[in-house]
Amino acid sequence: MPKIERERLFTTERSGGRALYRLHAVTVAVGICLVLYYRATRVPEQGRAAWLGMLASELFFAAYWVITQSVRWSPVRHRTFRDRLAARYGERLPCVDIFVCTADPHSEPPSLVISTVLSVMAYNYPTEKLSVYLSDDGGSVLTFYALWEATLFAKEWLPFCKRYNIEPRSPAAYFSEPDGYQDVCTPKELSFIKDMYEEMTERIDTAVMSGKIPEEIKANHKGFYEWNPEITSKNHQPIVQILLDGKDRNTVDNEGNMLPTLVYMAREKRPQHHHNFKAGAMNALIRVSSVISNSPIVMNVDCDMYSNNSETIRDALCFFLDEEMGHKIGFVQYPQNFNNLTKNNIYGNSHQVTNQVEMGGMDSVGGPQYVGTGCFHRREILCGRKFAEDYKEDWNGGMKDKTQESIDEIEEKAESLAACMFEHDTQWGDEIGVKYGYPVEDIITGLAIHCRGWKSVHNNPPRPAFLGVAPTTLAQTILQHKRWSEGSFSIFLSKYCPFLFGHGKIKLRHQMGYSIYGLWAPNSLPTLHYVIIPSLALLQGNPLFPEMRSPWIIPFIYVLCVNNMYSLYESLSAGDTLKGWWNGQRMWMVKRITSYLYGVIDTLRQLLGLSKMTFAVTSKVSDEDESTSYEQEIMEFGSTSPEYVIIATIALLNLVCLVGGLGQIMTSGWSLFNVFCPQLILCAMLVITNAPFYEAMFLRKDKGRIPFPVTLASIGFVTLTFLVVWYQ
Ligand SMILES: O=c1ccn([C@@H]2O[C@H](COP(=O)(O)OP(=O)(O)O[C@H]3O[C@H](CO)[C@@H](O)[C@H](O)[C@H]3O)[C@@H](O)[C@H]2O)c(=O)[nH]1
Ligand SMILES: [Mn+2]
Repeated sequence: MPKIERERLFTTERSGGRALYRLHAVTVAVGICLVLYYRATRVPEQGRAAWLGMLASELFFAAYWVITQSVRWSPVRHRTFRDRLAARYGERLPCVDIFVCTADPHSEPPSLVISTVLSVMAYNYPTEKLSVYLSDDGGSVLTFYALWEATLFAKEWLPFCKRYNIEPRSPAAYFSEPDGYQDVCTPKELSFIKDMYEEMTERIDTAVMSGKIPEEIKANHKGFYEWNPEITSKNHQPIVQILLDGKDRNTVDNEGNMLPTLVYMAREKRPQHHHNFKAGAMNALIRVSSVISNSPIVMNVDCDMYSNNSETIRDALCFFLDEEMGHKIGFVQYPQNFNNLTKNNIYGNSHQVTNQVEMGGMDSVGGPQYVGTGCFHRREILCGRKFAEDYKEDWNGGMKDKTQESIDEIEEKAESLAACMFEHDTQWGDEIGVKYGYPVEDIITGLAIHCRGWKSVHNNPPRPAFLGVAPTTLAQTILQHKRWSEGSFSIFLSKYCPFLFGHGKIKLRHQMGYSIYGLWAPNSLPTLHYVIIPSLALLQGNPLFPEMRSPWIIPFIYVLCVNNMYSLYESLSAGDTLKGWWNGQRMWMVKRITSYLYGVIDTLRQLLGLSKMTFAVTSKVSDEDESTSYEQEIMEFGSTSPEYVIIATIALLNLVCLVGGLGQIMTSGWSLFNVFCPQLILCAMLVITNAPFYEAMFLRKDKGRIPFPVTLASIGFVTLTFLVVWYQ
């Protein structure tokens, strides 16, 4: 056997710095035990309830801390060898289907969507093996029109990308790079392609703005006639249009090279049928693609997540085609990276620690979660297949073994698979496909795959494989985390709870890893206790911590300091800035007292049958004022939402308690200082963290300040709280 056959297509390395980490973890664990021991044995007569609340909160934090350590013990990272893949397989590679999901032409502009579509069409991969599907849950002719425009532009764009080997291959991203792209070709060529792109975008944006497609354009494609004036996004027939047919020899670009298959799909929507949001779209895509290309590998991205590296398919195949481990791997997940982050990460959306530490850690205990985008699956596992040691994938399956049906016949068949009634009385959404019933369809689907015996891989190459749009306002961030925390918590409370469902099927540490997200939401209650009660108790003269001179204060301070120092170290080594870490800590608190609180409330309401599951799509556009303050890293409020009232009330409460507490101590001397110092420190830390909120309430004059009614409401709530506390 030649040597090359024995070489692995990827390697797995343990991340460094383990000894330091383990030392820190063991000492913090001892510290936590001492803290809990102190709390449990010193319950006072006066202020018993507050003390017991502290005990309960600290117990929760301690348990949650243990859970978060499950993935930190031994994270791994991978390296792939695309040269070995090329040497071994050449172009004899499997067919790949790519799914792009969009839901609403107004929060997800069609010009952005097609840039993502173009970027994945332009992968460095044999085009006859590539099929791209766009699912449009908005059922909008505007999106269809944009995709039709993209087919024309692709005929110039794809050869341009390949001739000059450019990156990234999303035209929107490429032309917005500040520099670097000017030199790749002659200025004439560049201005030709750039103008063509800009004109196309302008036509699309104009159409979106007016909501209409010019009549003369409609004559160009039969697909436009699917839309009539009665059609709405919530009520329409299934639409499948094969815009580029990879099996047709005439589907070529302007240089005569084959183009990939490109399909538009809007599954049927009827008001009386529940459509199950993105999970429903994914399942329709799985079925529709099965009659068109049926590739053994399926990759899916959200419409804002363009491909940032044209080698990613080959990169992912290094895992699936590896002789030693490949047959165990069900999916390969790339991290969610974003191209619109600001330097200091004002809304804490960089996710670098999650990507590098937590996902890498999940990888070492059985595999990362499926996070809904940037993920390559075997088609078979999405369709419910269990892992078996002797399972052999048919890598030659797909495209070419389809019969010679006409396009119309195929489209008709595909449409019947995208009809509302199709899933009736079937296992779709349960045993087959992406699971229904939870706003984080991705997490639960991935968990089920792991429980069927498959492993997954987290691949985080130095050049990000995908880049998406992170929320650029506080409101959007809070909304996104509400959906995530609620979704994960409702899974935790369901029969899919990782500890029950995963019992005996996946490792305990893997179950714990899943629970990091499942327990996000309940974190809100102890956090609320911790940010309110000690401060109020300070004002009331009710001590909740050991005195400064007591040796028992040492474990409290140790746990606080070392935990924060380690979190800072993690954040900095993942590439965040110091200020970015600090902003992240603030957002962590804000999310806990708003998003996660709402997550708990909504999950409970659903359990009691009082409300239904929703999926609020995050907007990928922001108005000019919002963009400016985002770039300047100024927090944007602007609207009078109840979340802001919570934030403002807690901020104000802490400020008053700090001032009042300091006043009392100064008037009654140092003995009090000794007793209340820990509470003063806690309260002062909260006030420092909340600084931008005071500014937004009292100092700022711009549109993004906290609106006066919110400030007024928070003053009202704080006054009320003090009255209650006083007259108790
Ligand atoms: O009814 C729907 C609702 C949403 N989407 C699509 O789902 C994707 C994700 O929606 P978005 O509003 O961007 O949510 P995010 O919070 O950014 O999404 C993250 O979290 C989701 C689960 O909550 C996962 O599905 C996503 O892949 C993951 O990126 C977008 O492409 C939407 O077009 C649909 O296709 N149909
Ligand atoms: Mn998104």
